[in-house]
This record gives sequence, structure tokens and C-alpha cells, in this order.
Amino acid sequence: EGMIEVFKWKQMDFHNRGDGSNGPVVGIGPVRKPVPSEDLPIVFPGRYGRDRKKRDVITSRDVNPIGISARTITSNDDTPYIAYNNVPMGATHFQGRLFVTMPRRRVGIPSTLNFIDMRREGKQGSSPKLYAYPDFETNQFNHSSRNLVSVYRTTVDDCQRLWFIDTGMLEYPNNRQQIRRPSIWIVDLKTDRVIKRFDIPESIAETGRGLASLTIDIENKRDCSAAYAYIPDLVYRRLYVYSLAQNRMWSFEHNYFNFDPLAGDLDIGDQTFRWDDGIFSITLGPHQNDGSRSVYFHPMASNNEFVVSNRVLQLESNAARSDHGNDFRVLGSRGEKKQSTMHVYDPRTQVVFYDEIQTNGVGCWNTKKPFSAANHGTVVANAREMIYPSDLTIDADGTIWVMTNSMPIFIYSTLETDVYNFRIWKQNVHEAKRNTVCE
Ligand SMILES: O=C1C=C2C[C@@H](C(=O)O)NC2=CC1=O
Repeated sequence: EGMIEVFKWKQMDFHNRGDGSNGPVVGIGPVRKPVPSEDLPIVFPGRYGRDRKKRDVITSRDVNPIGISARTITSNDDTPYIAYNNVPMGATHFQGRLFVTMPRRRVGIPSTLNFIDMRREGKQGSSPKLYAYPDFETNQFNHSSRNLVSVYRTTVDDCQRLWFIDTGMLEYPNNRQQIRRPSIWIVDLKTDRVIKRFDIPESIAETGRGLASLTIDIENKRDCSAAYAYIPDLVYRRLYVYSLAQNRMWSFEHNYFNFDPLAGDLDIGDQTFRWDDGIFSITLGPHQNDGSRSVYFHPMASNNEFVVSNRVLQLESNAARSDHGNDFRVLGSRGEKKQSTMHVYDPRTQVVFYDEIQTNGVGCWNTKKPFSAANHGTVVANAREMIYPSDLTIDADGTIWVMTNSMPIFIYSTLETDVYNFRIWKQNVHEAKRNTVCE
């Protein structure tokens, strides 16, 4: 039971800060230059920027929260590395590389997609520096319209591909700039080559701000082209489906994607605030006899869990329905103060593991038992060291990885730079459920 602390940082640092301050980049040999596929559209910055007339979605977080010190928003945009501004968000492990994302919510972030080389810098309890992925240049949004702008979370599919969404947005406080179309990227982890990039049409998502995660559904590993990506949009409260085979995307709307107004009051890291984040995380159950899978989902500002069949999502014509009948179902409430960012179903234990942001820990539900508050267990709760679990992923070996990043303190107060603000935890799925109701 419990989780094992793997890394901890007071502030994040990079092998290449982009300012030459840390000398020549001691790389692990040149990561192969990604060859973008030919159908990459050229996107001209500014075309989707301020000149668009659409009313922006105004939420509680648009007003600069009281007390935010101006020091974190420097005027000179071209400072490549400002340690304080680097707040990590996502953690995904694959064969000795731990991918860590750094969404660009402030200036001074050298690279938004990174990894830790576990073989060379995996010493437990250390604070390893990050390598840019797939390389430093691809992370320089101001060098080319083909480069990465801002990535929140990543996921690895059954075909050893890394998927993620570039929001295309510089999310600076009170100065959000959509400088590129948001786009879905696929990188082949055997070659580190970008094998696909799909620009999300404006007809689907006006901006990329709410595209903080995605989940990949593959019918069977023998046909890696038959993949669907399910993408929750926490701002516009929609569920997008991208079919790789058809290279098309469609959008579902449903009341269950909305946040619960009675569950928006949060108290995390001594900060009390109100969020209105809608549908946030999607995870897939096992293939059932008819080949279909349950798609579990929840809004972040909510205690409830919902489910829909992947067959419903995979049929584009369903997206246009004004009424979805009983296709989307409510499973119930996990209990009070059980708001969750990311969750993942583990096929080995048939347990769903949740990041829980008010209990500062990880919860669980054994899907073989009825969905009820009583059947939701606690793997760990640690208000001192696990403030704001922002990501939870499970790798091919059945190891759970959790990132905790103190995000509410960064947003509503000021991080202390002499304490450990960011940590990555791990635990084997069987160990994690031991001595809990999820056993
Ligand atoms: O974990 C996340 C939390 C939030 C809050 C909201 C914001 O902009 O403050 N957007 C988020 C995205 C996340 O990934």
C-alpha cells in the first residue's frame, strides 16, 4: 500500500535551459531529428490570435487572483529559463524514459515536452534535470510554426506510440495567446520520429485551452492504424473523438460533461478557491464479449463518475444527435471531497486508480464490485507531500506513476523555493490496492 517517492524537486531544471548557462548539452547521443510527415499544414501565428471575434470563455481563473505577485510575469518574453515558472504537469513512463510535461502557463519555459533518463538519472529521491523531447529545437515555439507550444499530458498506446496534444496556446495570466491551432501529435517511441500531426479544426475547438489529456483506444494491437483518441475538453465541456484511420474528428456534447456546481469549492494546499472544470479524464475498461469497451469519464469539479460504450463514441453520426437517449450513464458518486483530475483503469487488477485533489492522494475502485462510496478505497493520502496530484499513469509493467505539483499554491499564492514542491511517485498496482477495499 501507499506510494513510493521516486523524485522530488524544489524547482525544475533542464540539461538545456536555452540560455547557454549550463554549457554544452551533455546529451545521450543525438535523438534522431523528427521528420514531420508531409501533410503537416503550415499554420501562421496570429491567424487564430486576438483578431478572432469569438467571446472567450470567462471563468473564475481569468481574473488575476488576488495576491499573485507580479514577479512571476516578467515583461521580457525572451528569457529562456525562469526556474520559478516551471511547474510540471504530466508524468508517463515508457521503457526507461519518464516523460514530463511543462505546459507554458508563464514565460521562461525552455521546453514543454521533456523526459528523465531513468537509466542514467533514476536515483531515487534525486532531482534530475530534464531533457527536451523529441529534441530542444522542436520545443522552440518561436522558431517555427511546426514546433511545440504547450503540452499538458501525454499517453503511450499499445503500439509504443506517444500521443499528446499541443494546445497551441501560451497561457499567460490575463494574456492567453492562441498562436497555433491546437494539434494532436503521435511520436513513434522506437524511432523518436513524429509520425503524425493533426490540426484540430476551429469548428471542433475554438481554442486549445481545455485540451489537457487524451486516451487512446486500439481495437487490437495487430492493426495500429485502427486507433481512436478520446479527448475531454474541460473548458468547452465537450468530448472529442479523433479517428486515426479516417483522420477525422467529431465532437459530443452531454450534460454529464458539465461540472457539478455543488462540487466546485476546493480547499487544497491551504488555498480555498472555486473551479469549474468540466470533463477532464477518460479511461477504458476491458474488451467485453462483443468487443466493445466501457469508457469511464468524469468532470474535475465533481464527485461523480460516468460511463459510455466506445461503440457510441466511434460512430461519428452519433455526435450530431440532439439527444443521446440512455447511452451515457451515471455510475454514481465516489463520495464527498472526492474530486479527481486523472484516473486510469488497470486491466491486471480490474481496479480504477484516481488522483484525488482534495484528499491529496490516490483513491481506487475495484470494478468487480458495485460502484458506491463504500467501495472506493484510499491507496494513500498525504496533505504534506502530495499536494495536487496532477497526473496518474500506469506503464506496461503495471507500475502506477503519479505527479504532484502543488499547482493551487502556484496559482493562488507563491511557492516556497526552499521546499520540495514537485514530486513523482510510483507503486505496483497489486501493492497499491493491498489492504484497501479495492483488494
Ligand atoms: O490540472 C489542471 C488544472 C487546471 C485548472 C485550469 C486552469 O487553467 O487553472 N486548467 C487546468 C488544467 C489542468 O490540467
